[in-house]
Amino acid sequence: MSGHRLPIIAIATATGRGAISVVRISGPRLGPFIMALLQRPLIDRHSHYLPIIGMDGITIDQVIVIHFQAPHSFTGEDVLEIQCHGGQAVVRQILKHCLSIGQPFHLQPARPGEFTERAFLNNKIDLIQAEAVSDLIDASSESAARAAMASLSGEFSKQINDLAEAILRLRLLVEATLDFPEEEIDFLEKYQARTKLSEIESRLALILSRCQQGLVLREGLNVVLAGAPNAGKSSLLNVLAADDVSIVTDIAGTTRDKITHLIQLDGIPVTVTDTAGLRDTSDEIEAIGIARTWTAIEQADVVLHLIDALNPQRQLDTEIDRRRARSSTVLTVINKLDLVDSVSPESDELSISVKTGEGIDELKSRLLALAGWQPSQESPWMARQRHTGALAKAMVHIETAAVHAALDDRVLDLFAEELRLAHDELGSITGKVTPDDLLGEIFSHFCIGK
Ligand SMILES: Nc1nc2c(c(=O)[nH]1)N(C=O)[C@@H](CNc1ccc(C(=O)N[C@@H](CCC(=O)O)C(=O)O)cc1)CN2
Ligand SMILES: Nc1nc2c(ncn2[C@@H]2O[C@H](COP(=O)(O)OP(=O)(O)OP(=O)(O)O)[C@@H](O)[C@H]2O)c(=O)[nH]1
Repeated sequence: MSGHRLPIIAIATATGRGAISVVRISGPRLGPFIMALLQRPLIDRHSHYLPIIGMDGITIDQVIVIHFQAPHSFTGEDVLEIQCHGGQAVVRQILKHCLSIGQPFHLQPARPGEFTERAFLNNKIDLIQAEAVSDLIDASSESAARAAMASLSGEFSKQINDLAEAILRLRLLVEATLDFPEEEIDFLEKYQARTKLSEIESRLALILSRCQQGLVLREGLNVVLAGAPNAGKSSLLNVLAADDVSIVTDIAGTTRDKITHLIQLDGIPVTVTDTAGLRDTSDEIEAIGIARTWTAIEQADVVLHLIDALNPQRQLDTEIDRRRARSSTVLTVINKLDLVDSVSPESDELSISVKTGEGIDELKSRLLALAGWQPSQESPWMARQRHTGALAKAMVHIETAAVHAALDDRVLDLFAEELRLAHDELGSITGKVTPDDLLGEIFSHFCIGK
C-alpha cells in the first residue's frame, strides 16, 4: 500500500516571525524530486548547506537540507527536511517552489496530521503514540507534557500490549480446552484461571487509574465564579491567576462581561471565568452580561458560588443549582471572612478571605479534588476519553468473565467470549483493531505539518 501514497509537503513550524522554519516533505521515494530541486543527491541523514534556486535563477534562500531515507524516518517513508530562514515570505516561496518542482511527482499539500498518520500506517508508532504527539504539542503545563511524553515513549502502549498478551494467553488455553470437551471439567482448577483472571483485573485497574489522571491533565477543569455583585469574584480570579486580570472596585456591577483566564493548579489546566454579578437590573448592558453569566454557569464543570459574608444572599444558591449543567458541581464559598467575627458555613461550604488569603489553599485543593486529581507517585499517562472508555469496557468484560469463572466449568465458552471482548477493547486503544472512520477523526484534529 505505502508505495501508492503521493508525496506530501507542509510547513512544520508555527507561523510567525522566527529565526528558522522547517518545511517537510514525505513520500515513498523522493530521490528524483530531490534531484530536480537541488540538482544533486543527498547523503542519507546528513545535513547539507545549499542554495534553493527559483525558476528565475535567483536564490530564494540558503538552507540546510536533510534526507531521511525510508524506512528510517519519522513517517517511515523518504523524508526531506528543509531548514530555511524563518521569514514568512521565504517559507511560502520555498513551499510554492517545491510544489511546482514537485508537480510531475504529484506532490500535494499535507492534510492536518497526515505525517503522523503515515507514521502510524507504516507501523512506526501506534495510535496511543500518535495521539501523544498531538497532546505533547498542545500540552499547556509541564506535567501535561511529561504525561504525553510518557505515552509517546511507548510506556503506556507496552503496558496495554503486555496486558493484552496475558489475556490472549489465558484465552488460548480456554479455546484449546473447548476443542477437547473431556478436558473442560477441571480447566479452571488445573490452569489457575481464576487467579490469572484476578491478576489481569488488578493490572487493568492500575492502568485505568493512571489514565484517568492523564485525562484530568488533558481536559482540566472549567470553573465559573458566580454570585451577587461585590461578593469578590474578580478579586478571587486575580488571586488565583496571581495577576491583575479583572477589574476590582467597590462599585457593585463592575464586571460586565465574562473574563476567562487559564491557570495551572498543581499542573492541571484550570480555566477560571469571572462573570457579571447576579442581580435584577434595568441596565441593558448589565442584563446582557448577566445572561452570559447564566450561560457560563450552564457550561461549567464547577460553579463557585461566592457569597459576601457581610451581605449573604442565599436565595441565589437555589437558582444557580437549578441552572447548572447536569454533571457540574456547585461549591458555595463565603468570602470576606476578615470582616466578620465568625461565620457558620454549612458542612460542604468553604469560607475564605481573598483579602488575607485565608482558605485559598483549601479552595485550591477542593478544586483539584473535584477535577478528580489524586496526587500519586505514579506519573500519569496522557489519555483521552477514548482510552479510558475502552479500558472501562475491558474491565466490565473481565468482571463478567470472573462471574462466569465463579460458577463452574460449564460456562467456559462464555468465559472465553468475555476474554475475547476484553482483548479487542485493548486492541482498539493501540490501534490494532480500529475502524477507519475513527482514524480519520483522530488525525483531523492535528495541526498541519504534523
Ligand atoms: N527536524 C526534526 N525534528 C524533530 C522531528 C522531525 O520530524 N524533524 N520530530 C517529529 O516528530 C520529533 C522527533 N521524532 C522523530 C522520530 C523518528 C525519527 C527517525 O528518523 N526515525 C528513524 C531512525 C531512528 C534512529 O535513528 O534511531 C526510524 O524510526 O527508523 C526522526 C524524528 C521532534 N523533532
Ligand atoms: N474585606 C474584604 N474585601 C474584599 C474581599 N474580597 C473582595 N473584597 C472587596 O470587595 C469589593 C468587590 O470586589 P470585586 O472582586 O470587584 O467583586 P465582584 O464580585 O467581582 O463584583 P462585581 O464585578 O460587581 O460583580 C472590592 O472593594 C474588593 O476589594 C475580602 O476577602 N475581604
